[in-house]
Amino acid sequence: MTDDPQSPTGRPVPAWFTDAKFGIFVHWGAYSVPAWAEPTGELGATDPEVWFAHNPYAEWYWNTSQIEGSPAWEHHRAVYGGRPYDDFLDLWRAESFDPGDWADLFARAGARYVVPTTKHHDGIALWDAPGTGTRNTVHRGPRRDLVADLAGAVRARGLRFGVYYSGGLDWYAGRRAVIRHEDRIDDYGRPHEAAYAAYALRQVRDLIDRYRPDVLWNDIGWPDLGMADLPGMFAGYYAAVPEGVVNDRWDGAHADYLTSEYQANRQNETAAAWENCRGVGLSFGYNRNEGPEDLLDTAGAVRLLVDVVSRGGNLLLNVGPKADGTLPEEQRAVLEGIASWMTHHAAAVHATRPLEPGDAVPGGETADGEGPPWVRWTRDDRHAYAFVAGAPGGEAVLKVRPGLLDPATAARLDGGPVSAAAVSDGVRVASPWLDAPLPAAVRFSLASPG
Ligand SMILES: C[C@@H]1N[C@H](CNC(=O)CCc2c[nH]c3ccccc23)[C@@H](O)[C@H](O)[C@@H]1O
Repeated sequence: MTDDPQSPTGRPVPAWFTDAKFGIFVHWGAYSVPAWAEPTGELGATDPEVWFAHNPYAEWYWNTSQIEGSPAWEHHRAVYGGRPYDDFLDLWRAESFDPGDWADLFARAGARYVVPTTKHHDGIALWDAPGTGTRNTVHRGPRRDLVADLAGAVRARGLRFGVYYSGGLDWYAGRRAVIRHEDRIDDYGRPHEAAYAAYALRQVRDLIDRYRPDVLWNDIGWPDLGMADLPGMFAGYYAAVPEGVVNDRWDGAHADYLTSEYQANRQNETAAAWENCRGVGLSFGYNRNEGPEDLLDTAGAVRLLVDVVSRGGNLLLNVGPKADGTLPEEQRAVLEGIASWMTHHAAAVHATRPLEPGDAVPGGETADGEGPPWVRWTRDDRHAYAFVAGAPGGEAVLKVRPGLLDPATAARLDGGPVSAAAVSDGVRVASPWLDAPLPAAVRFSLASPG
């Protein structure tokens, strides 16, 4: 483990990951039955004092519904009579789950990897996990190995498959501690006992042995008494999955790449390899209370993806399936919108890299078309791609370093007309496609490829 934030471990990150640019996160669990939270706001932009009692993360239902007086606590009493949370495991049928349909959509949307929850904070496993007895989806509820089903469908379409595991929090195997804001002093009631550390290690090793996940996406750190196990566990992982990648939420033990979440930990977005994760809405688990105002629309999701990629990161965009296994229509529509956009723009996204500092100037936000056009850049060995949105009248002057672009090769816009002319501080581009909220990519040839 080096202390270089640019390359946290010195191990070169496998090219498949940095070329992938776009992955799909899937938070699906017993919490998808109530599917109830208050859409209060984004992590990192919401008052932490109210976060836990008004948690917008629907996958936190067990915790939020036990905070006396919280709206979730009222809801759980009013609608479910305060019944035990584990009843939701038996109510979770997944009767319409069609992993091939999900994988088709994810592939069309241009995602290159898929990471489903295998055990979230509620401790319920989506496979026949060791130590869980019947508290898993093989023995109860769906009565399926959901991890295997999704892994098979995703890999059949050439996408990589990773696993999310909540190593640091387990409200069942751990201390069953309800977390309130004031509990942050007590490390949020995280379990650190040796028995839990052994339990978690056994489960992650089982995930590696059974599914050879391409990504090990741990969350909330790792139990103190289990930290000594990690170097051996990672060595075993890389031996089993030579191109595997490990995220950074192991309490500093190891990281192939760094992560941010909504607006939280964005300082990590300067690393050589990094990934921003968020939901289509304000929650990872499906939240029936979210309205259109809480969700990214297609243009917002595409601008987020392009902005992240232009800065050298990956976007891990989450969908929260309903308990029956269908994807919420409003979330499906965003992925379908991205899929349609990708038919013209995949080459400007996948396997690209940022321009060198000083090569071009990104443009500001233009949510309503005011101010400068929204501009982001990517490049590959031979081309530079300028993504433009909200350019008034479809015209924009793109500020680029003189000599960067080959003036002899015409600019190109996949699927539409574009004109480009050199001007004193860059290049002026014009196309009817450039004034839309959805970015369009203008392709230029580089004067010096490579
Ligand atoms: C993907 C989501 N992760 C949540 C936990 N989130 C965090 O701990 C955010 C803090 C964070 C962001 N980047 C990091 C890098 C290293 C350590 C912590 C963080 C979960 O609580 C939530 O339910 C969902 O699974």
